[in-house]
Amino acid sequence: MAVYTTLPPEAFTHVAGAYGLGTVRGMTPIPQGSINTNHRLETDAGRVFVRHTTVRSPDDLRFEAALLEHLARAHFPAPVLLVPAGPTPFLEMHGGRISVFKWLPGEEFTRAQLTPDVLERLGAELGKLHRTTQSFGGTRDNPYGPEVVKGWLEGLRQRPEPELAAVAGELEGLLARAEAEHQGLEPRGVIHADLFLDNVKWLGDRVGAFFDFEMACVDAYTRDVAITLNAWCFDGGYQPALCQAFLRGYQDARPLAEVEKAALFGHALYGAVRFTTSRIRDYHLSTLGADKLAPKDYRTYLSRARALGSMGPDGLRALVGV
Ligand SMILES: Nc1ncnc2c1ncn2[C@@H]1O[C@H](COP(=O)(O)OP(=O)(O)OP(=O)(O)O)[C@@H](O)[C@H]1O
Ligand SMILES: N[C@@H](CCO)C(=O)O
Repeated sequence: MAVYTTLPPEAFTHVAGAYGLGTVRGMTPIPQGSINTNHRLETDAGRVFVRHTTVRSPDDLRFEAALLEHLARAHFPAPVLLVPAGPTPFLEMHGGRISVFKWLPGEEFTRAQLTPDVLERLGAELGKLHRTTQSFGGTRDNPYGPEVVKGWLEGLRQRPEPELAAVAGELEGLLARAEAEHQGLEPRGVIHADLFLDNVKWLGDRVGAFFDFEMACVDAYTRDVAITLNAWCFDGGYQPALCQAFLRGYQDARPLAEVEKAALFGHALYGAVRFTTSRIRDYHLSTLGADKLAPKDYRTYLSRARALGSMGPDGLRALVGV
């Protein structure tokens, strides 16, 4: 969520105290995001990002904290998690858990700013992330794997709105097709799993940081490649120059094995179905106003799923040049 939980001013004073940030000088709710309640906090010690989650468990947050520490040690550009006094890297508060991050400098790109050069840099950084986390020992199953998405779709098929029930039926068919494309043993490791335009800060034309690692988990690397390809390289249709630049950059850092190239289609189709479905649940069916949630349209993701369904595995490989 964006602003799901109303936190009183005292909550922020308490957070500032627990993290040694001094006096709170200002607080602004952030309507972007779909899962958590996010705020920007101005303090004596500077600006920080405060996330309140009712969704993530203590184990999830410990995994995220250990991963961010590993990335920091490896000098991979990612958020710096601040740690409060006490035994946990978060605070239990207001029916959920608070995490505090240093404010990240930089800008998020809009779709109009995307060029092959940008995509090549993004791909190279994602390949670097996958290489960097090979030496990370933490583990977490994908919280939004195909079984979970199937459950969501079963629920949506029961909805009273005929349009949603029909879309759910169509997505169930596409998800089954994605699963039938399973290629056997693929290299696995820690993936970001949600690398959209609003989860990367840029400093000029360089990646400043990947952030929002709360969906990071252990899964096939190609799943991350496919999710990122879907997010960045589709604008009314898949853009061949962007797709090819992204794969070129990725493979400069981490070449794909043949089994991964063959698996790309199944992961891309799964990813398109997964995000169409979560957008219906988190945005389309949300009752929050625009001041509390910046909605994202599920239809743009349905278009990706349909485009993939039409082009098939060979079509995708030809399009992205692998
Ligand atoms: N450390 C940070 N510094 C500066 N801005 C941040 C930071 N973390 C997040 N943001 C800003 O807050 C927005 C929402 O954050 P985030 O993406 O983590 O939310 P979320 O609720 O996890 O949602 P989603 O998973 O849907 O992206 C981001 O798009 C970004 O603009
Ligand atoms: N990045 C997701 C939201 C968080 O899962 C989307 O754009 O639909």
